[in-house]
Order: sequence, then C-alpha cells, then structure tokens
Amino acid sequence: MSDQSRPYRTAAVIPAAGRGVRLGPGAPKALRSLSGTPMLIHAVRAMAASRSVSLVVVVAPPDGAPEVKNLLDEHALPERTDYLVVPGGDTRQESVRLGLDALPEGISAVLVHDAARPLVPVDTVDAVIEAVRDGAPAVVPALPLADTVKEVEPGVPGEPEPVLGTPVRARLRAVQTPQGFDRDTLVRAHAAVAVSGEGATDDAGMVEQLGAPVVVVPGHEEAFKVTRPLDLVLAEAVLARRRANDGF
Ligand SMILES: Nc1ccn([C@@H]2O[C@H](COP(=O)(O)OP(=O)(O)OP(=O)(O)O)[C@@H](O)[C@H]2O)c(=O)n1
Ligand SMILES: C[C@](O)(CO)[C@H](O)COP(=O)(O)O
Repeated sequence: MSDQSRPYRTAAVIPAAGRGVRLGPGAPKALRSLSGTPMLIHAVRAMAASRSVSLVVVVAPPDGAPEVKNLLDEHALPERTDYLVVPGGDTRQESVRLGLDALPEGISAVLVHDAARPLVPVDTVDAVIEAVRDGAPAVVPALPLADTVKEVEPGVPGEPEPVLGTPVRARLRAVQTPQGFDRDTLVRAHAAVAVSGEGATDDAGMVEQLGAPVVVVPGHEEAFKVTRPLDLVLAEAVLARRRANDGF
C-alpha cells in the first residue's frame, strides 16, 4: 500500500481504535456508517483532500487491522496519497503513539485527526498545516464556546455537584482536530508524558506539558466530534446539505 521511497513531508495519523461507548451498542464507532460510507472513510478522505498530506496512517481497533485494510481497498481514495493501517491500543494516547511509531523517515509534520471528526473541511486542515510550516511546533483548530462553563467538584452521578468557579468564557476555546505538530516535538511529547488511566485527552495538551508553545487557529463547526447519537443526526444533515449544494 505504501511506497517508502516517496519523499513524504506531512502525514496524518487517524486514531480510529475507539469503541464508541457513548454512541451506544454497535460496531466500533469509526466503522459505523454515515450516509452509507464508514465514518473512518469520510475522515481518511478529509485528510487526503489536502494536497499537502502524502501519507495517512489509520490506527485500527486492536483486532480490526485486516478489516480496516479491506475497507480502505474497497473505497475510492486519492491516489497521490499513501495509506498504512496499524493496530491501536487501549487509550487514544496509546493509539496515537502506535501511529507515530509507524511513520517512515522524511516526515517533518504530523497531523493527528480523530476518526470521530469525519466532516472537517479541507480549508481547516490546510490552515493547520500552514501554521506548522510557518514554524509553530503545535497547532490546534478551535472555536469559541456558546455555553458558559462551570468548574465543579465531581460527585456521585445524578447528585448535585458543587460549583467551584466560572472561567471567563472569552478566554476559552473548544478544541478540535486535526491538530498539527512538528514531528520531533510530538514524538518527544509522547515519549515524555506518561498519563495513567484514560491517558491524555489530546496531543496538544501533552506538548504543553513539555513546555513547548501551542497555538490556536480557527476551527470549523463541521469539524464536530461524533460522540453521542444526536451527533449522527447532525452529521447526516451536514452531508445532505453538501449533496444539495453540489447539485447546484
Ligand atoms: N483506545 C482508543 C480510544 C479512542 N481512539 C480514537 O480516538 C478518537 C477520539 O475518541 P472518542 O471520540 O472518545 O472515541 P471513542 O473512544 O470510540 O468513544 P467513547 O469514549 O464513547 O468510547 C476516536 O477517533 C477514537 O477511535 C483510539 O484510536 N484508540
Ligand atoms: C482530541 C479531542 O478531539 C480534542 O477535543 C478530544 O480531546 C478527544 O476526546 P475523546 O474523549 O477521546 O473523544
């Protein structure tokens, strides 16, 4: 599938090994269908839509790499891009590290993109890549929040939780993917930052722990994460709107 002699520069790692517990019973989330096409294929196409991305590494469910390889073979994907599939781990952090381990030499910039954000527009992908090429070691797309956020003391589920404070909303951003990195910085972060339990919630947070600068570029409403059943309804609506717009 991949020709290791090609001069790669930017690769995208797509962690897709999650089970999708919050989405409810069914196949692993990345393999579930959106308008008849697996969510993962939408996400792979979203990364390969950028002419800067020369390699996409898909991190499959631990025992699902052969199935994911078949899926990639069965769907039309841009031929200028190469595709690799590796098995993932128990946490998102571990899955991303396994994807990084599979990168060939010659890659200088890495995007990490959730399979669960299948509809990110290519302009957002390119904006992240451009900021990395301009010298930022870590770049995250993000949006201002619509809701006010409270910090609470987590308690027994279902019981009222005491409020500890209200962060100034204007300073908060909801972070999306793809997050873009100078390769060496991201590899160093994954080697240095050990997070027990569920692991780090995102890669930029690990780079922050190294003390390296992280910058935000504008995210996009369509880069939302499919997490709960209502998100599937929204994703289908976005795809229907795209189809309608393509028709004109
Ligand atoms: N062990 C894991 C856990 C998550 N992911 C990936 O990380 C991304 C973001 O995770 P999330 O949306 O939380 O997906 P799930 O872990 O599948 O969802 P849930 O927490 O509801 O089970 C997803 O593309 C998911 O496939 C991964 O590659 N390996
Ligand atoms: C990386 C991420 O999508 C940024 O918002 C998010 O942290 C992933 O969290 P999840 O709980 O693994 O979905």
